Amino acid sequence: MQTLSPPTSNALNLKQLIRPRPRSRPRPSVKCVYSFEPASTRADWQSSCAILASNVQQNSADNNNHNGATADHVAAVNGHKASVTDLKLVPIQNLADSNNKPLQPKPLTISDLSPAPMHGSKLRVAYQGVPGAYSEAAAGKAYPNCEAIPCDQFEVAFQAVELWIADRAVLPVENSLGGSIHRNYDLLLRHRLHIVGEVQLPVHHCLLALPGVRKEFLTRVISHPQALAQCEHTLTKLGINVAREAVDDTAGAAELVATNNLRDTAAVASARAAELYGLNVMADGIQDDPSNVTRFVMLAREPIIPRTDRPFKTSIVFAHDKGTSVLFKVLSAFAFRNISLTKIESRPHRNRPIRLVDDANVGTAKHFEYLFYVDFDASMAEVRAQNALAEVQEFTSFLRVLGSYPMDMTPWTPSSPPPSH
Ligand SMILES: O=C(O)C(=O)C[C@]1(C(=O)O)C=C[C@@H](O)C=C1
Repeated sequence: MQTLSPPTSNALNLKQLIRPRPRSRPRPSVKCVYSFEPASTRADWQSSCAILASNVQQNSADNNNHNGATADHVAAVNGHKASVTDLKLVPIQNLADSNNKPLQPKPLTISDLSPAPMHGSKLRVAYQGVPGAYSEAAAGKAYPNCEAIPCDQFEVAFQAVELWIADRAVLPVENSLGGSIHRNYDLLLRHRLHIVGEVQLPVHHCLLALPGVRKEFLTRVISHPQALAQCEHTLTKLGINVAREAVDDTAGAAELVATNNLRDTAAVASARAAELYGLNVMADGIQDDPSNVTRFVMLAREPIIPRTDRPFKTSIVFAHDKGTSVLFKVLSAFAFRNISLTKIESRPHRNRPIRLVDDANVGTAKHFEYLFYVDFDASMAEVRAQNALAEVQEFTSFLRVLGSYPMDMTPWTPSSPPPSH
């Protein structure tokens, strides 16, 4: 059995985030940060965005004051059941200058509200994987000319944004063949980032191996589990009935084959990965469907202000004490307003996974509890969407808006025609 040496990747990992790398430019300091205390039960998401933006106190001019406080410590109001008038601003950290004299918050300037990065000209975008991964291409599609920052796990990409190491993260949530990337649904809830956009990337897989390697030499194919799932039938049709092994990302698989000089292993990855790691393309377009697409979400520390002048999508997550029994009622809030749902996903409710219902005569029913993630085809700037959410709130014990953002309306590329039915 051959021992594989890990690829010499520069991807960010969790250890580095605990003690972040030295930064080329210091992060902006914050004079005073606030948390929101929701007091009522009526949500007003749109106004909350405005309040959230207007309370981000940051002073990029004073870079000498490094006490670790940053504007993203402002608690995200999105998801709390609160109206703007009921929000109490509570100073959670009053900072002092070197003589211990309290510093007053500075008034907001227009640059505080600008989406431009604070540290240089390029937006820094975290993605999971190594160069050549589809996620890197998605980051480039979402933010052309960005500096893409490789991270070794999805969790690290979330934290890179939260810790201001990156400005945005671009992460996959679903693929047209492989389905949902559940880990990212769970992380969306655990973290406080906002969805500010989406990109749909056509995914065109290749079978890569070292130059000179033939099909008959192969004893295994390695890749990201989603990529292996997307090529399963084609690999079998090509007569490649060898072991499949999952690794962290497609380009990482290509790097592994190259670094370890593996002549018995092929990787499923992009043509760009073949170029980057010096591999040969043994087969091209091996995804089981030519229109294979992965949908990625763009994540930021602050939400964007929703608009109505172009197609918007809104993503929410909710739960109910009575579980699935109210699902129909919740969804009817959208149906009655002619709002189409574009996606629904359920995940285990990790805080309360089981609900017991005792029946003295027959025993105890053990119901699994779920969180429901729903994407719908409307902007939170639309009254019908606000009314729908107000109604959803009546039926749910927990509701959070993950983001209201422009839909990816990129024209379909002729190289990958839509499937004909
Ligand atoms: O491994 C990569 O290249 C990725 O970007 C990850 C990923 C995924 O997580 O689904 C992204 C797109 C493809 O669907 C296959 C893999």
